[in-house]
Amino acid sequence: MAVFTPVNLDDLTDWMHQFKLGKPLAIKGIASGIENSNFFLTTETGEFVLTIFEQLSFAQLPFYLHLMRHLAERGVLVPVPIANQQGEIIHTLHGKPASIVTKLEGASQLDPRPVHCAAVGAMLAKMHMAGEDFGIRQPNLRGLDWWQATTPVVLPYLPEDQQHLLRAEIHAQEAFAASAIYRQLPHGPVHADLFRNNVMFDGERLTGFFDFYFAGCDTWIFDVAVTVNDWCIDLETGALDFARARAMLDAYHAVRPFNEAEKHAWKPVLQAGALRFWLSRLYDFHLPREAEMLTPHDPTHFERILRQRIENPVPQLY
Ligand SMILES: Nc1ncnc2c1ncn2[C@@H]1O[C@H](COP(=O)(O)OP(=O)(O)O)[C@@H](O)[C@H]1O
Ligand SMILES: N[C@@H](CCOP(=O)(O)O)C(=O)O
Repeated sequence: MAVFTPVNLDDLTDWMHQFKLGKPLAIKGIASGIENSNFFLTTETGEFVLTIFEQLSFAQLPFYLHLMRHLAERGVLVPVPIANQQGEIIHTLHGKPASIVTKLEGASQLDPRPVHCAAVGAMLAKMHMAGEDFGIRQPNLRGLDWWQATTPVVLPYLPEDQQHLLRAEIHAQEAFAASAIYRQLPHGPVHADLFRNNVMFDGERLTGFFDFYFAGCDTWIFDVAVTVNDWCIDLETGALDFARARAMLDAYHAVRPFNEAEKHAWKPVLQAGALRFWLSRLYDFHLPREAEMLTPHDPTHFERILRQRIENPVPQLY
């Protein structure tokens, strides 16, 4: 259960007048979110998702919501934020920031085959290119600075072998971030959390990417690595599934060819993608937020992935 701020139809009767969506007919809380209060909203004109932001402030939201609108206008399949009659897409409900976006059809594909990975790879490349001229800049707030700040916080909770792995990987990533190769990596807005549960499919047809609230500006190849590390692995061991990875990478490359620097950077970036989620899961596991309602994700999953990426060959980018 993850509706922190309840909303019912009575709350919406007057509030919905600011939109041209017709009368609200039904509202139903969505149980699976962990950050926000989400609802499926049916109106006279269609189906939407209403979100009340529990963590993000009014000041932080323009990057995410305007990015979604920018991408949608360029044909990337993402939820479209609905503007009110004043043209605003960030609203206020129960004193908190809120949005209404279009509802994507379908469901998450939690057991993907190469055909699904190819669809995700092609749409991801399209998204990166479409984001190039987006005007708002915000760094990836879960990037190197955050890893450096978080490492000393979690280290005291870890046994020695994990401490050693974490220290070594942070040093490797600091050196990589200072390298000439790193400076040649194309960058721009990235999703940064494009896991299986953040993409909708209707059968084999991808219907959209959603949950942009970890988005920020980073290297595009980092986004590819985060995505491969979730979609193209054996979930038990963390080992890469080369058939799925090949399908995703080839489809991406067909839309936006990888450059030479990205080909050289691929292995350390896959490690970076694993480190980022190992660290956030360690943090949530050992320092859970007050009133956290859900069981934290298992950090050892990303420790396994990180060890796998360090120790084993990775598929070439082309
Ligand atoms: N635009 C959308 N279209 C369809 N379903 C959505 C949409 N946005 C969210 N959902 C549903 O709501 C659930 C929770 O959304 P999510 O953005 O992951 O929440 P949180 O950020 O709180 O983790 C998703 O798993 C999905 O089922
Ligand atoms: N994908 C991250 C956690 C972020 O959760 P989300 O449901 O908002 O995508 C992880 O698996 O650690």
